[in-house]
Order: sequence, then structure tokens, then C-alpha cells
Amino acid sequence: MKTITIDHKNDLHLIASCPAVAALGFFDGVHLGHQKVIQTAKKLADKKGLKTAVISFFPHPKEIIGKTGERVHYLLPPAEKAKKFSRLGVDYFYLIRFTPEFARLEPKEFVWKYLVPLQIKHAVAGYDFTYGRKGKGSLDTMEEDSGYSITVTKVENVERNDEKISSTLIRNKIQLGLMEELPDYLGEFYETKGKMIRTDGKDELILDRYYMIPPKGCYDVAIGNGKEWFDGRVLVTEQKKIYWLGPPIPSVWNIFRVKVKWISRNIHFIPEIEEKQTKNLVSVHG
Ligand SMILES: Cc1cc2nc3c(=O)[nH]c(=O)nc-3n(C[C@H](O)[C@H](O)[C@H](O)COP(=O)(O)O)c2cc1C
Ligand SMILES: Nc1ncnc2c1ncn2[C@@H]1O[C@H](COP(=O)(O)OP(=O)(O)OP(=O)(O)O)[C@@H](O)[C@H]1O
Repeated sequence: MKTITIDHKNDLHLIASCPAVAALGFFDGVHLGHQKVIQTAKKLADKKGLKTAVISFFPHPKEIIGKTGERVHYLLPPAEKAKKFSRLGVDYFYLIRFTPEFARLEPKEFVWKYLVPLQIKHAVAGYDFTYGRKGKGSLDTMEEDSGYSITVTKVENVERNDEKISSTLIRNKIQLGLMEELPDYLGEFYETKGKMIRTDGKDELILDRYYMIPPKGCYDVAIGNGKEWFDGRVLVTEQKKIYWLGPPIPSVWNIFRVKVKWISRNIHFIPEIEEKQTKNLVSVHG
């Protein structure tokens, strides 16, 4: 898969792309609803003999046009989103820099300045996808906006428990520490990346940017070093610091860079007691 970052300086006619079916949207977390949209685009592309593209944005539109200072709690950094797209069989990931200037484009301007030069022949999105200034464009307006050069497919909502799966719903679950419920929405456990560092005799996990950390509590997790997974427990403190609680990690493990799969909140461990104990931890390495 080719990732192409686009800002207003790019001349899109010079980008080496092929005619494609594009899935459109922000796709934070690449949850099961997003996967359905991308799989639909892929199937249609295969049928039409075209490439599959995802057109997305960064940062999140809310950070640019929302109330000043509004912070979006991202589920995944763009590079991890890209890996998930690649696994779904996407050929081109066009990542457009969302700027105030870009947000002001009228729906038609977006279609003619971006979709047409990128050779998008067919667009796929969910019912609630919008584009252009004040989100005035939708799949219902895209065919006309493009002078009927782009056809569209609207994907039915993917639901769980009578509710539309959404990035917002997943963010809310994480904020409540309901990590064990996430596979129902993501199709797998929530996975984050970071580094494990030793500070004051304790092993602290520092997540990379653009991931969410659940609230204060003890969690069962699995950490991965790229080859294998190791089960253990972490403590998340009020200040969102994450400490490894054990069991001791085999010393042969290179654990500087780690993946962390958040499995469930462990209600048998009380954060206050664990926090006191971490103060006495000397080493968790075997
Ligand atoms: C060219 C363009 C301009 C946009 N301008 C606005 C805007 O003025 N206000 C707004 O709330 N959203 C704006 N958006 C964001 C869209 O409404 C929408 O959130 C975005 O395309 C992602 O779709 P999704 O939320 O369905 O994933 C714009 C999007 C595009 C592509
Ligand atoms: N549950 C779903 N079923 C089908 N399509 C979906 C679903 N959720 C989102 N989509 C579609 O996937 C694309 C990306 O959507 P978007 O990033 O807005 O997801 P979202 O989960 O609704 O996010 P948020 O909660 O931040 O609004 C859009 O085309 C959107 O319509």
C-alpha cells in the first residue's frame, strides 16, 4: 500500500495514482463499521478492475473547526491506521492535511480539486459521511457535484446492541475502562504501542502519541515484543502513568519498544494498594 500525504501545496495531477474506488472518512480506530466500508470499496474495486483507495484527514476536523481548545482523544496514530488499511487490501491511502483553509472548501470544490484529480471513479461511505464547508456535502450530493463522473455506494450502519458502532462510542468505553467490551466493536482487543522505561526502580510504560489511556485502575494486558506475547498486569494512576505490575518479564525479552493489548479491567486489584506497592518495587525483570 502506498501512503500519500497531501496538503494544499501538492499538485494532485502529478501524484502517480490509478483510477480507484475510494472509501471516505476519518476512520479513527478502524472499527468494524469502518472495516465494512473499506471491504465494500475493495469488493467494488475488484469487480470494476480498479484500485482501492482510502481518503482520510489529519488532524481530526473537530480540532480545526471545533470550539477553541477542543481536544480529540485519538484511538490510533495515522501510521497504525495505515497498517490496518493495508491489511484490508487498500492500494492507496491519501491522507489530507485538514487545515482551516481546506475546511472552507465548498463540497463541489473538494470533489474537483481532490477526488477528480486523484482519479476516484466511485466513492463508498456510511450514511453519515459529510464533506465540504460546514459538512454540507454528502453521498446524496456527490454524483451531481462531480458532474456524474463519480458514482457512489452507501454502506448500511454496522450495529452492536442496537447501536451504531462509532469511534465516539469506543472512546466512551475506554474512558469508562471497559476494555473487555472493545473486541465487539474493533474486532480485536485495543492495541497500543509505546516504550517500557525504568524510572525510580519501577517499569513505566509510556504510550506513543495518539492513543487513549483508560482511567485509573488495574488492567490485565498482554505485552508484545513483535515475536511473542506475555501476559501481565498494569496499574494506571490518576495522572495517567502506566506501571507494569508483573509477573517478572523474562530478561531475554527486548522490552524497550512494546505493544500492549488491553484485555480487561482487573477488579480484584485495588489501585490504591497497588500504587503503594509500586513505590516499593525494585525490579520486575526476571
Ligand atoms: C473539504 C472539506 C471541508 C470540510 N469542512 C467542514 C466544516 O466546515 N465543518 C465541519 O464540521 N466539518 C467539515 N468537514 C468535515 C466533514 O464534515 C467530515 O467530518 C469529514 O469529511 C470526515 O467524515 P466522517 O466524519 O464521516 O468520517 C469538511 C470535510 C471536507 C472534506
Ligand atoms: N457503524 C458504521 N457502519 C457503517 N459505516 C460506518 C460506521 N461508522 C462509520 N461509518 C462510515 O465510515 C467512514 C468513517 O466514519 P467516521 O470516521 O466518521 O466514523 P465514526 O465511527 O462515526 O466516528 P465519530 O464517532 O468520530 O463520528 C464514514 O464513511 C462513515 O459514514
